[in-house]
Amino acid sequence: MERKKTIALVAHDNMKPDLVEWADWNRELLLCHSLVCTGTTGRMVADVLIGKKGDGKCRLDIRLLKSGPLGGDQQLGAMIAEGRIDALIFFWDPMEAQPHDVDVKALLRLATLYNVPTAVNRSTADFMVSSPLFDGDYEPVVKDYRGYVERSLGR
Ligand SMILES: O=C(CO)COP(=O)(O)O
Repeated sequence: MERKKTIALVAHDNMKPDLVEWADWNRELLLCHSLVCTGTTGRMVADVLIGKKGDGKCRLDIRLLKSGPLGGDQQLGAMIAEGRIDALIFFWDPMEAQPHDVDVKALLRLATLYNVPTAVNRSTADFMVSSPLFDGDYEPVVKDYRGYVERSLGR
């Protein structure tokens, strides 16, 4: 493994069992990176990763943000805008509207805008962490938005 990455893990309530199972399955890998999670997801992920012994090479490094509906998605979005997130694994619920749908949309929008590798279900999460690019020094290219920032507003 090259650089330690910062991986964001988030799941809506109906998807939390999936994410927790996935995290447990990938525990050795996750333990060797920094994790950032929305509050409730993070508590569940921490429980499962602490609960069993790893191979002892790495220790759990996890940061819990606020719960998603209480601002956690927005905190994560801000971290993405600041270039502090290397990958986002977000098992969002396709079957249930969320009270904070606008925050969910904003988070996914920023992840797309900043070209952050994003997995939205177990298969893409599996593809992401098993990709040879995941272990390398891959740096996603972020579009040059200078044209937008410096646009003329007729003043
Ligand atoms: O709501 C979420 C993502 O939109 C997740 O928040 P929690 O992990 O706090 O449940």
